[in-house]
Amino acid sequence: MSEKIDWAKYVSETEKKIECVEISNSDEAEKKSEDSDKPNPADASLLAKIIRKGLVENKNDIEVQRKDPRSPLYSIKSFEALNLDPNLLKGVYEMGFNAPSKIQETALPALLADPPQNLIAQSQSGTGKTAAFVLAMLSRVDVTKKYPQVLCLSPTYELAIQTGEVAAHMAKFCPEIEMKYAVSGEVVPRNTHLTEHIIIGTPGKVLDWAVKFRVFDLKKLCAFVLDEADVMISMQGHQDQCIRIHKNLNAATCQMMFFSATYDQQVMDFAELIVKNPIIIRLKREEESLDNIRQYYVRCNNPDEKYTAITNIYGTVGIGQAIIFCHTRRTAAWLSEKMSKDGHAVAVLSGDLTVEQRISVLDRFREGKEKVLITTNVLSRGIDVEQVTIVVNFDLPIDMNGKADCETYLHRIGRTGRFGKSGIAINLVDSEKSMGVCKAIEQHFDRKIHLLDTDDSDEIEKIGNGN
Ligand SMILES: Nc1ncnc2c1ncn2[C@@H]1O[C@H](COP(=O)(O)OP(=O)(O)OP(=O)(O)O)[C@@H](O)[C@H]1O
Repeated sequence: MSEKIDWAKYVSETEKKIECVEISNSDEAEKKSEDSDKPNPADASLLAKIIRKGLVENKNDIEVQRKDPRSPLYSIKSFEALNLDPNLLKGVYEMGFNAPSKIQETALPALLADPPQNLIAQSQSGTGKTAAFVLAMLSRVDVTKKYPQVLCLSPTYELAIQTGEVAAHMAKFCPEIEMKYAVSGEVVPRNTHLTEHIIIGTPGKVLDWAVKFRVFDLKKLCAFVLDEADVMISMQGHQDQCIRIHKNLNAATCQMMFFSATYDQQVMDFAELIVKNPIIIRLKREEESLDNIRQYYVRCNNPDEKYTAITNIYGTVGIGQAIIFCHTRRTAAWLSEKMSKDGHAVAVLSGDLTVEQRISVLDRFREGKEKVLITTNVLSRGIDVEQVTIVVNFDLPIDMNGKADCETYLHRIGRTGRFGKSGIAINLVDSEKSMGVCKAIEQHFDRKIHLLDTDDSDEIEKIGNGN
């Protein structure tokens, strides 16, 4: 659990700071990334958005953690109930949104209330947060005023563009609403003033435009959105910039909205610093479970024996498709080369690839062009590949201290046993240390991990047939 940060102290120190310190890509940082191929939260979020084919259904209830006792908080079951501008409602329907998602049912009435309500919303990826705040942003614009009234901050260029595309799509029948990206590559001539109504951008660029070049006035904003807050916090320097921007807003006239896909306390603490007197709502995370998953471990003495175990399994189990997780990019590359040489159709997805390359690898794997996807932790969250029936942990997931990383283990295999399908998880252990990690995972989830002898083809046959 990350240590608690004293955000108030952090803010006062930040406000004394002259410039943000950008993290340098030191050799040490480079070496660390090579060792564990840690997923970059911004890439993971962008990848999930781009390949997602629609809402992630979540049956859990909305939890209202805090609300202003004076203001009624109610939920809606249809977009008509929001009294939206008819052209905006038309845009919502044009996007195929027939009814509000779980988080939208409660967030939208609060976001569109009059007087405006400040809101902090936490809801897992894909549950409709972006669509909710974009609708609120578009609803807050007064097109008769020719200056920026709404600002949305995103952690990266790509995520800002993603949000802008949702806004442009939703405002299809509201051509009078004008938007501008404040991202790298966008230039505003000096001594001009922006006339667009909505600015979507990254913190550094927004600060330059508003504070350094004064091309728009933060004090005149009536709505401020901080999106992907969990990603924002993970990027050095972004908190400082967000705090500087927030300091220039007029809290009395500017509605604050804060969205996060994760539930860390650190994110919540940062939120409460930025958003005063908020309504706090959250959609409890859909619990992934190990039900329907049979777990095994295979004792090996070295990577070559692990490889033999995989080929024994692969040759025998009539599996749909398999994902094999390695701890480092190097191991993933080594394994894929060996399997390809032996004639297996394998794909590799690791931190070496750009987001576009990862998407094309995933698309090919979804289409069944490759039967085995070899990857690292870069793929451990948020990616659903339903036809996967077996996950192999070539290396068991461990954290920075070499201890069992149970959450990553769950994310890795928790997806195979979904939608009633049965899944198989096979863990290759090649040392007392990795055996200890396997035992720690077994104890953590209180689910037996059975010994498997991959030389015994009858036993493997049984696994393949779901016995
Ligand atoms: N009410 C709705 N009805 C149908 N589809 C919806 C609805 N709201 C959003 N979607 C679709 O569901 C997908 C996820 O929505 P959205 O991007 O708003 O979720 P999110 O919670 O912001 O995800 P992330 O946290 O990854 O940004 C998108 O494809 C979006 O078009």
